[in-house]
This record gives sequence, structure tokens and C-alpha cells, in this order.
Amino acid sequence: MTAVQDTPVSRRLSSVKHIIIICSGKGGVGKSSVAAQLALTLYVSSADARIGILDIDLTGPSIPRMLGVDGSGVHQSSDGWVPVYADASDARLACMSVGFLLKNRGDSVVWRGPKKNAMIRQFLSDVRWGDLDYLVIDTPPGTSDEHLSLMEHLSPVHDRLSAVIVTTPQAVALMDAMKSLSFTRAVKLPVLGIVENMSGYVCPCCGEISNVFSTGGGEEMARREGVPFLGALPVDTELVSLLDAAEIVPKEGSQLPEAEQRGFGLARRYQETPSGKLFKKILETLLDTLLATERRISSN
Ligand SMILES: Nc1ncnc2c1ncn2[C@@H]1O[C@H](COP(=O)(O)OP(=O)(O)OP(=O)(O)O)[C@@H](O)[C@H]1O
Ligand code: SF4
Repeated sequence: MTAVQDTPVSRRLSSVKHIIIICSGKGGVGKSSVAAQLALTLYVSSADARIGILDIDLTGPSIPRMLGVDGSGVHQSSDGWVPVYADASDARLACMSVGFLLKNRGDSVVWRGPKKNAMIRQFLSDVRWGDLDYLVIDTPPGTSDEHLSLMEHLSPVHDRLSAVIVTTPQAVALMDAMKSLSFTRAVKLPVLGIVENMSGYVCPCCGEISNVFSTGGGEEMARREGVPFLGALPVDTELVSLLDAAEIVPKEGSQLPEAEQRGFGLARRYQETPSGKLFKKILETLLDTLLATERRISSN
């Protein structure tokens, strides 16, 4: 097992069991949606799993909107930043995003590399995550300063680090996904697998999945590159209306106000969408690969 350095980041993240970095070569392929879906599926997969989601897509943070916590503020405590709990009642789904720090919704961050690096270090060392089973990190598209900073701070201090690559089946997206895969190889970041998003279309009337566009490109790339294929997700209008609106649904029998239960309601409704049903299988494959990867690393 790799020796772990003692740094503010290592101290803060020593209580995080697994870190999963979500990458995509091209923008708009659904990387943030996959990060949000992974967090929600992990959240509902066990009644006591503790999940964190960190959004370092500094130029387009979308996780707060997808988890229904857009507009929340981050509190500073004596022990660091307190994350926003998307499920205030259980405090098992913690979220931190640069979006919480922007004055106005829709503002964008125009920073040079060193400032981005400092912000990422602060996200990794100052957020009071507590004990987490999984920390999912949503990154910007491509391989940018943010990815380099992330690896610079994480790889010397955490040995349960892995990545998931999201692509659409089209050739242009696949070419860019290959660049992400090359990056992970260059920095020795284990890849848990590839998710092929927007693969086919779910009919909103009958639920049938039709292959109106090309499909199978991500699966083919996974086979060719010797990387696990985690599964395909179709274009799903139910998913969009859920994540874009992030509606609040109360927990049955709870006395708490609706606003405090949004993560639970969201996760429950997500599970019932076509994507939510397919993601359960993706999570099974991902966790199998995760365990196998970590076993291999710790035996080296
Ligand atoms: N499977 C899907 N079905 C339908 N719409 C989807 C699907 N996946 C993502 N979308 C929608 O596509 C848009 C882009 O998705 P998302 O923000 O997740 O992509 P991204 O790769 O993270 O983009 P960015 O380049 O901005 O980081 C969003 O409006 C999202 O709701
Ligand atoms: S089965 Fe085909 S035609 Fe019928 S509602 Fe679904 S997609 Fe439309």
C-alpha cells in the first residue's frame, strides 16, 4: 500500500473511505448528472451510507441545482466549512460546490490556474465532511488545471482514489473520452469504468428504449481499452425534469418541514425513473470493480 503523507488534506480526508472522481472528455455529455445519480443511488442503497459530493466544476457548477440545494449558503465554523446537507433530516448526503460561494446564480468563475488550485486545496482541506463512505467529485470537462490540482493534492495522501469516465456514444465524444483515459493512465489513477450516457431514448409514453442515435460506442471503447464497462443510460426526460427542477417531496410520516427532506424525496423519486432503475445495476458493477481495484492496490 502507498505511504500516505501527513498534510491538511490528508488529515481532513482520513475519515473518507473511498473517493470517486467523475471525468468526461467533452462538455455536456452528462458528467454532473452521472455524479448526482451516483450520489443519490449510493444514498438510497443503504440506510446508513454517508455520502459527500464535491463539485469542482468551477466554470459551471450544476450539482447544487441537481440536488435541490441551489441558493444555499455555506457556513464557516471554527473547524472549517460546513457542507450543505441535501437531506437535512438525515445529514447523510453532504454537498459542497463553488456554486454556493458565487454571489448570483449564473455567475461564472474566471480564475487563473493558481487561484483555482488554491480553491481546490481549500475544498479538500477545509470542508468538515466528517466520516464518509464515499466522496464523489464532479470535475470540469476535459483535462484541465482542476484535474491536475486534484491529483496533486489527493494522490500523495489518499490510496482509495479512482475515476469514472462518462461519454456519449458519438465519435467526437469518444475521441475526447480517450484523452481523459490517457490522463488517468498518466497520473496512475485507477479507472472503475466507463458510463455511456444518452445512449438511446426512453419513450415518455411507453418506457421503451429506442436507439434513435448511435449506441454502443462507450462499450466498444471500454472493450478495446481493457476498462470495465459500467453500463448505458438513455436520454430520459423524467430524469431531466427531476434533476432540473429538483422538486421537494416530503418523507412519509415525518414531522419535519418539506424543505428539510428534499434529498430523501429526490432520491426516492429518482429511483423510480428509468435512469434510476438502470443506475442500480451500474452501481453494482462499479462497487464490484471498486473492491477488486482496491484489493489489487493494497496487495501491491
Ligand atoms: N441521460 C440523460 N437524459 C436526458 N438528459 C440528460 C441526460 N444526462 C444529462 N442530461 C441533461 O443534459 C444536460 C447536460 O448534463 P450535465 O450538466 O450533467 O453534463 P456535463 O457533462 O456535466 O456538462 P458540463 O460540460 O457543463 O460540465 C443537463 O441539462 C442534463 O439534465
Ligand atoms: S412504443 Fe414507440 S410508438 Fe409507442 S409510444 Fe413508445 S416510442 Fe412511441
